[in-house]
Parts: sequence; C-alpha cells; structure tokens
Amino acid sequence: MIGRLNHVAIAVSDLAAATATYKNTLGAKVSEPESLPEHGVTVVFVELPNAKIELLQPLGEGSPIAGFVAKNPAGGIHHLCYEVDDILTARDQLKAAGARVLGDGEPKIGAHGKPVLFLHPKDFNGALVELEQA
Ligand SMILES: C[C@@H](C(=O)O)C(=O)SCCNC(=O)CCNC(=O)[C@H](O)C(C)(C)COP(=O)(O)OP(=O)(O)OC[C@H]1O[C@@H](n2cnc3c(N)ncnc32)[C@H](O)[C@@H]1OP(=O)(O)O
Ligand SMILES: [Co+2]
Repeated sequence: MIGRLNHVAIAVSDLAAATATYKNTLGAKVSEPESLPEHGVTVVFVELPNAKIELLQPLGEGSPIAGFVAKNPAGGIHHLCYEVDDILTARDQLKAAGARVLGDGEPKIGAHGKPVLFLHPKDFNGALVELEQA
C-alpha cells in the first residue's frame, strides 16, 4: 500500500536555528518558513535529492507537537511520511486492520497542498506515520 518516503519530520523549539544548521552546517537547500495554523506548526522543508526533511516548530495554542517538543527540548524525529495512491482507500484498509487514524479521520490538506492523515505511533512501532496522497 505505501509508496515513496516523502519526508522525515524533525520537531524543534527553534526553527531558525534548525534551519541554519541544515543550511550552513550540512549545506542543504532549505525553503522559507511557512505557517500552517490548521496543523499547529510552522514548517521549513529541506530538499534532498531523494526525499525531504520537514523541520517543525509548534504554532499557536494546542499545537499537536507541543507535548513532544516539551519532552524533547533539543528536538527529535517526529514522524515519517509515506505516499499512498488513494488516501481514503488506504485509510479504510488501515482502520479495518485496527490501526488508529488520528483526529476526526478525515484528511486535511498538508504542506504540499495534498490530503494527509496521521496514524497513531503506538500502532506503528513507536513511530508516528503520516500518509500523503501522491
Ligand atoms: C503539515 C503536515 C505535513 O507534513 O503536510 C505535518 O506534518 S503537520 C505535523 C504535526 N501534526 C501532527 O503530528 C498530527 C498528528 N499528531 C497528533 O495527533 C499528536 O501529535 C499525537 C500523535 C496524538 C501525540 O500527541 P501528544 O504528544 O499530545 O499525546 P500524548 O502525550 O498523549 O502521547 C501519547 C503517547 O505517544 C507518544 N508520542 C507523542 N508524539 C509522538 C511521536 N511524534 N512519535 C512517537 N511517539 C509519540 C507520547 O510519548 C506518549 O507515549 P507514552 O504514553 O508512552 O508516554
Ligand atoms: Co509531515
């Protein structure tokens, strides 16, 4: 069902500092920051030849990553995003298999303008999974 790895997300408390590390120390190509209030995050994408790294900073009240950043003040790997051909078919198969789809179960438009869903980390070996429609 899952296809390409789209991105690995790293949650941080200081997005500007993390962006500078990727740009200046690791020599990567980085995007401008983008605020996504409906996701409670501000994101910067690091463009690698074969995938992206998504740097995330909490945005606003009730950010879904606030607890994670509080527990990991130095930052930490937050989720893996896999591409799927049809997000609703994937969701329904995963629900039937007993996986917990987070939120209200309806896809939201993600950072790339495509529908995304999240799956509970405890159902996937401790790793939060994002699905993005290819
Ligand atoms: C823009 C978009 C895009 O790319 O297009 C994005 O990525 S937006 C990216 C931001 N949006 C999301 O992450 C949306 C989906 N995420 C969520 O709904 C939330 O982050 C949850 C996954 C439910 C976790 O929320 P929260 O930490 O507040 O809940 P909690 O404290 O009850 O945590 C429940 C248990 O899960 C663990 N836990 C929490 N976050 C985790 C993570 N990222 N990876 C692995 N485990 C994690 C906690 O340590 C705890 O374990 P113990 O019980 O063992 O202590
Ligand atoms: Co993501």
